[in-house]
Amino acid sequence: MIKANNLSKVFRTEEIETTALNNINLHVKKGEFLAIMGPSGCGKSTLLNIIGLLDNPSSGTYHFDGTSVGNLKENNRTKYRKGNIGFVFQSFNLIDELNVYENVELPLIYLKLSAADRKKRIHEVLKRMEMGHRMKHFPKQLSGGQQQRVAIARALVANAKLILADEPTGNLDSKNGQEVMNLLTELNKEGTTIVMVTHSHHDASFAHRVINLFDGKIVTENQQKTASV
Ligand SMILES: Nc1ncnc2c1ncn2[C@@H]1O[C@H](COP(=O)(O)OP(=O)(O)OP(=O)(O)O)[C@@H](O)[C@H]1O
Repeated sequence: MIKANNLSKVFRTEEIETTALNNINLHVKKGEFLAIMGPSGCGKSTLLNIIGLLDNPSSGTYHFDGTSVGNLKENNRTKYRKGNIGFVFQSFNLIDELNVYENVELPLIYLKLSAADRKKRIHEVLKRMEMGHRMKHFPKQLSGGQQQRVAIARALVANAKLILADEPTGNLDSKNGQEVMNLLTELNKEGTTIVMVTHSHHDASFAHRVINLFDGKIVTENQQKTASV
């Protein structure tokens, strides 16, 4: 599903040049659950942003499902991203002014689905996330674990093939963190490919494979389990 070859990213400001990624080669199979680890500043978020089509690499190639997507202009990146990739962030990133239903509805509005289709999908996914009874609540009225379940619902509602999770349990206590990891594992077993950045060895233990970045390079790679799909 993901084929990135010789991927580099250099950030240039007037005074300094930072090589955030240095010749990364990364292939992720459909159905795989990959964890990315490494110290602060090693390039994890930069890599996730490129995989998630939020940014382009400075050099190298990136193919998503066989399509070359490493050099797309921003509007085409957005278009490609919306139907394929869902994001889950440490800080949930829900919109405070919108209720649960409306937050989950956003990707579907972008995809121009009819109101009836949107309603059906939103009800299904919120029920699945055990948040069906909280549709009218606003994010601030929910616990952290509930907010993350809504964020996962929003990532899933447009039938994303790939979920990118950036420290998904970073703001949760261990019980809610465990629930989120169980949920991601279940979704992965059902076929969703997952790439997760984490500092937690416990969270990484749920993945099939762990790569460690250091100074923009992949330094170690451990296969832990075999992907079931
Ligand atoms: N927009 C930017 N402009 C300039 N430098 C940047 C930019 N984004 C990231 N960097 C630099 O690139 C390097 C990698 O950053 P990145 O955010 O990918 O690290 P990270 O591994 O995700 O760190 P953390 O675990 O602290 O979130 C860092 O040295 C950072 O300062």
